[in-house]
Formats: sequence, structure tokens, C-alpha cells
Amino acid sequence: MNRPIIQLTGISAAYDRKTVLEQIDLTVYEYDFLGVIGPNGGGKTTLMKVILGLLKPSAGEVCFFQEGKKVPEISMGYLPQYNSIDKKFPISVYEVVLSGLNKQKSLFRPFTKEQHEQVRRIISRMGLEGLEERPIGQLSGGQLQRALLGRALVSDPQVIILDEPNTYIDKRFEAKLYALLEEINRERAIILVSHDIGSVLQNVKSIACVNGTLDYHPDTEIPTEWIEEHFGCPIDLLGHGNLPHRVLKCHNHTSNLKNTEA
Ligand SMILES: Nc1ncnc2c1ncn2[C@@H]1O[C@H](COP(=O)(O)OP(=O)(O)OP(=O)(O)O)[C@@H](O)[C@H]1O
Repeated sequence: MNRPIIQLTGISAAYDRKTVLEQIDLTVYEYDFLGVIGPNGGGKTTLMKVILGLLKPSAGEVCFFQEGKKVPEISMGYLPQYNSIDKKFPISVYEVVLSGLNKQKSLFRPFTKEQHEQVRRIISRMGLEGLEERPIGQLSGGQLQRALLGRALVSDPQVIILDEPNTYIDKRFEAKLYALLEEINRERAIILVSHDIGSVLQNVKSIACVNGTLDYHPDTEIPTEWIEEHFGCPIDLLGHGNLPHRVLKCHNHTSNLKNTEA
């Protein structure tokens, strides 16, 4: 078994007085490919914000590990939700990818030659050559997603967190995206938030279902009956391959925080 890199223990999170996540335990391993699924508003993005350190949990602990030793932080790349991106922002593909290195840049110093080379390598790996100077507002959904994936990857982080990377891309590009993610997963862990349970089950190694609480499944050998019993979230299941198309029933999480004021 690979070693843990991220460990969440007893995590709760709230906005103002509204509790969104309660008593979450989760371990992410080296070279893990964790699919995070759950209904709208279930707290998936909030969980990612807690992992990224963008939101302080109201309870619990987030620990990081490197080569089996506890460390204060690990490097993480983040691809935010498509609808959180301002497509009118006047920034080119090259600048978007380069911005993924901001944390590694010395203050008041320009980017180094090596950093620019790294940006060019990633642009080529993402299949975006020739589009370097194009403003993001003039990209297709798939091209923009690849630019954002390049931004998440350019710093060579230990884990990348992708929040709905398949939004607004067609099924043909989705297959390419998963092929690319499989390749990336040979080098680092991936946490993938997605509504598309069918694709997630086919591509990831482990599953976390988030709906206020978290239901973890260490593999994806999940029988349909198990999905019905445990994943009973009101999510559209867009089935692929052997998975049937169905809309799931009510969820079986131990608590429903939707209307709970902490
Ligand atoms: N900044 C915020 N301030 C107040 N409430 C918030 C904030 N962000 C999210 N929420 C609320 O927290 C709950 C969980 O939101 P979150 O975005 O984590 O869910 P999600 O599972 O990622 O949803 P979706 O699938 O729709 O992206 C929702 O009820 C949402 O309205």
C-alpha cells in the first residue's frame, strides 16, 4: 500500500453559522486517484478548500506527509471550477500557465529561464502549442480546461486537485482528459471532484461520497446495489460502459446538514 500524503481527522467546516461538513475522516495516499462525488451543495468544494488551506476548519486536523514523515505542507496544484473563472479577464494561455509558478517565484524577481522552459513544456504536453498568446476568452471549453490543468501541473506538485474538470467539455475530449489524467497519475496523486459518477467509477482508484458527512470506498469495485444503498444522492448518474443510466434515490448519510445551523 502507498503511504498517506494527506490525512483529515474529525474535520468540520462552516460558513458563518451554517455547518457544511461534519466529522470528516479521509486519507489520501501517494499515487492515489480519489474521486469525490456527491450532490450539489453537499460540500465537495468546501472539502477541497479545507485541504488546500483556503478555509480553516471549525474542528479537526489536516496533516500532510512526505515519504512517511509528517511535514507542515505539501505542494498542491488546483484546477478550480470552470464557472469560478472570469473568462473576460485579459490573460493569455501562456500567462495562465505561468501563474501556476507564482508561489515559487521570488518577490521582485522575474521568472527564470528554466521556469519559462517549464511553462513551454507543459503547454506542449497539454496540446496547446500555437495558442500561447490567445486570450482565455477566445478558447473553447476544452482548451481552457487544458490551460487550467497546465497551470495546476506546472509547479510539479505532489498532488493535483481538480474541481469538475469535465464541465463544458464534450465526451470525445473527456476520454482524452481521462487518458491524460491516467498519465499524470503515474507521477502524483489526483483528487477529482465530479458529478459524473459513471466516468469517475471507471477511472479512479478510490471514492469519497460527500454529503455533509463522508462515505469512503477504498476501491471502485462497487456493485450497483451498493451504489443504490450507500450513494443514494439525488445526482444524475450518467452511466457509461456497464453502468446503467439512473437517478439515485435519497442518500443514506448519517446526518443531513442542509438545514442545520451550527
Ligand atoms: N463562501 C460561502 N459562503 C457561504 N456559504 C457557502 C459558501 N460556499 C459554499 N457555501 C454553501 O456551502 C454548501 C456546500 O457548498 P460546496 O460548494 O462545498 O458544495 P459542492 O458539493 O461543491 O456543490 P456543487 O456540486 O454544486 O459544486 C452549500 O450549501 C453552499 O451554498
